[in-house]
Amino acid sequence: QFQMIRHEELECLESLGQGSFTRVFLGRKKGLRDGEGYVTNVLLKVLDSNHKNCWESFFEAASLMSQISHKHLIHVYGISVHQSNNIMVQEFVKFGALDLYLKRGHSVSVSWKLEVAKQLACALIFLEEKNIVHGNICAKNLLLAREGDQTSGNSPFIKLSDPGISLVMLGQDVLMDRIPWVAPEVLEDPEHLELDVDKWSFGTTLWEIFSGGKVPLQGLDLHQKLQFYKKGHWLPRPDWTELADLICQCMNYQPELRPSCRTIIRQLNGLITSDYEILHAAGTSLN
Ligand SMILES: N#Cc1ccc(Nc2nc(N)cc(-n3cnc(CCO)c3)n2)cc1
Repeated sequence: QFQMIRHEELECLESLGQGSFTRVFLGRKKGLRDGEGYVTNVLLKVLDSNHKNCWESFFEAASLMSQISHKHLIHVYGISVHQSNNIMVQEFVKFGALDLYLKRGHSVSVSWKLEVAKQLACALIFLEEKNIVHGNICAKNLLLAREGDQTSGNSPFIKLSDPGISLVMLGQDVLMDRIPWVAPEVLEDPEHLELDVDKWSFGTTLWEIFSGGKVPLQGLDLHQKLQFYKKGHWLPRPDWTELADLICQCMNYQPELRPSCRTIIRQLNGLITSDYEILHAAGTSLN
């Protein structure tokens, strides 16, 4: 279900970061297109050699993303297995991970943030319709293909990355470290993932987008993170009431009470036309 890529076609360049049990590198992929040789930039996701036991899960994630295609899902070219290297080759997305983009202090408008949230919700609707649980929705896994800017007014464009190693394989410590992105019920039973887990993570990602890339619960150790869930706590509410309400609805400790993706889209559209957005839009164009 996906292409096997020969290691001779790949060139690994600088490291761009890391995920759970993986490292990501900028790479080049040589190929032939109607007889013409060409080279493209690619993203190489390499499974850590000390987690080789996760290779099935690693490639399952690659396989999932290569079997479905959607404009807001990352494109996976294929995999390359050579000596002890397990590599997923995916499209290189120009502006990288959204969490870093927001941390770098790019001042983005409220409508920019809402557009990104809407695109993520569209990707979730697509996955929900295929009854596919992603399991790792977060700003770090949202890649910015187009910046969009105030002047030309064209909007940003994001692509959701693959989920990586499945939650089942990650072990309790990694799951606890993923608080507050991982839904509370996952810590109880990581084997039975329902679609609702992605709605919880959507709420956390919404919080990230509107908090300028701040890391939620930064500085808390695993025990304190676990207590956060045990006590049914919520993240600090943004001052925009309707947004805060949507985040809290998504981050409902009772999975069945979380809104459907369609309801999420409807509420996002409501935010777009709300006075807060208009006021803020006016604010940015005034200064
Ligand atoms: N400066 C800079 C810069 C860095 C990276 C990219 N591009 C890109 N494309 C992808 N497909 C995936 C990622 N990526 C980055 N971190 C992760 C780990 C979390 O998934 C994945 N980055 C573009 C510009």
